Amino acid sequence: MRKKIVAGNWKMNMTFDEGQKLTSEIVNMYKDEAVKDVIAVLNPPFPHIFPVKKLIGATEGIALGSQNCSDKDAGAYTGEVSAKILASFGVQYVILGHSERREYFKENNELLAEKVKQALANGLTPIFCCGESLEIRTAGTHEPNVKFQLTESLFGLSPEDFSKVVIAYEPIWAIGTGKTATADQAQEMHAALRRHIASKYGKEIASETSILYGGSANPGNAKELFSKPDVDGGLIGGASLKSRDFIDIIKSF
Ligand SMILES: O=C[C@H](O)COP(=O)(O)O
Repeated sequence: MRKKIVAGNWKMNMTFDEGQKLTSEIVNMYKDEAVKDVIAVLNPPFPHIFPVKKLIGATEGIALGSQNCSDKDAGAYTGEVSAKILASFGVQYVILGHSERREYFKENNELLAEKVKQALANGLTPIFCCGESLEIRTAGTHEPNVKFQLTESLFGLSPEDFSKVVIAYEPIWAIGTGKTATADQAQEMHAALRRHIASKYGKEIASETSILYGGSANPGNAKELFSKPDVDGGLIGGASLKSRDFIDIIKSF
């Protein structure tokens, strides 16, 4: 049975106090409201990693993630943070290939393949993002476009390594725009990605791969999105900054 995951991507938001308050509220609600069978992953900016980890403590079902890691192992790379350092602070997941990293920081499929390798070599679970622009969606070439991102960055992995990766499908036109993909559009792409994974790694690994949806997901649309057979959770931006909304999304399963 593949895992259900709802990951909150705080992006470049939250001061220290705000992050502490948000985390405490999420941890308390998750426990008090007896959330079960859905892993919540908090992905704060780097300085929050250690204090957020302390607040999560040993809470079963809540994990810590980061929003990026270096493609390098260690050394003189000013400003970079390696997967090894993150793992040593208790980080379990890392978001890689987010469209904002691809667009603003010029991360390409080749670089992302290296980051994925670093994450896996250090025991982190990559949440590998893929998704098409509005232009590509309008041209109708979204399916081959998104499959290509997986092929280029992930299909060099051994079956054993690939089976540790989580995929997040995030149509760029739906991120932060309030314009969610319909549940049917999400299902169509998730099913296509699962078939693509099966063509490389076989049906068993494909059926065990968690594929999350991201892009203006909120408590009002999560239930319909999560009701689709190939949607295994969400990568949540804006709505993950409000504890009530984030927990309500988790409880939409
Ligand atoms: O990583 C999260 C996605 O970019 C979605 O962001 P959003 O929920 O604010 O649209």
